[in-house]
Amino acid sequence: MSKMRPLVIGIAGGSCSGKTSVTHAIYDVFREHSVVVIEQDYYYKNQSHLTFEERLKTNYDHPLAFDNDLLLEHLNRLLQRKAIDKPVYDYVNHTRAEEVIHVDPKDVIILEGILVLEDKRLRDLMDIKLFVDTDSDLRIIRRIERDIKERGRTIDSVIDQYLTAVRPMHNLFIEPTKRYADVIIPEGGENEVAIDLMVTKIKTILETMSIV
Ligand SMILES: Nc1ncnc2c1ncn2[C@@H]1O[C@H](COP(=O)(O)OP(=O)(O)O)[C@@H](O)[C@H]1O
Ligand SMILES: O=c1ccn([C@@H]2O[C@H](COP(=O)(O)O)[C@@H](O)[C@H]2O)c(=O)[nH]1
Repeated sequence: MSKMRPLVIGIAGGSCSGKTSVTHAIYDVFREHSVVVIEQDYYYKNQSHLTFEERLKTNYDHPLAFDNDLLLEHLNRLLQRKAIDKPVYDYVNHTRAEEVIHVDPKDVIILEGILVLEDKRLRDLMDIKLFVDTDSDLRIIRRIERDIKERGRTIDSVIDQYLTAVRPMHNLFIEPTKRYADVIIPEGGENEVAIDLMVTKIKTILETMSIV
């Protein structure tokens, strides 16, 4: 492991745009070279003091839903080559899980999440900023499938949340952060050309850091 400052890559984009798919595609190439993924979702505020019904009223697409102070503290620790205990988020119960994941410092940090480009403090830590750009009709179709299969939701609750929070917050807070991106990746994980270009760029940076 190098003693240089780790490389920080931020990957933003709307819900179900393909952020996780792009993250995994990049992670798979660099896993041999020490890379860690930090999901902004895992830093949703702890809501264990609220009832389940109260948690359903939270706007999960607003910047204030996230504990970015803790996220920043953890990123700064990783940048100082110190380990962190990363929280885990339980989407079914809408709160932080009991367990944490111990994460050792790595040469490359990938930070992914809907609003990672919204907070200037996070942006300022990033060496490369990406925005995954996928049409909203595709994103809602993916979200309906995913939230019903994986997050214990009904079709009515997914549609209601989409119309009252996901869509308006996307337009207000997520879409405008596209302007901060160095690269906009259309269609996410299926965009092999964009991912190859990013991989080449990251390799070049790591070479200059004498990591690969
Ligand atoms: N190009 C694609 N075509 C079809 N389904 C996709 C595609 N990319 C992602 N998905 C699906 O959409 C859902 C969200 O993708 P994901 O990469 O997790 O997006 P995000 O992290 O932005 O929410 C997942 O169920 C994934 O399998
Ligand atoms: O308790 C929760 C926490 C989050 N959400 C929704 O998750 C998405 C962000 O995750 P993606 O993987 O980027 O889709 C966000 O739009 C929240 O609405 C939730 O429903 N419940």
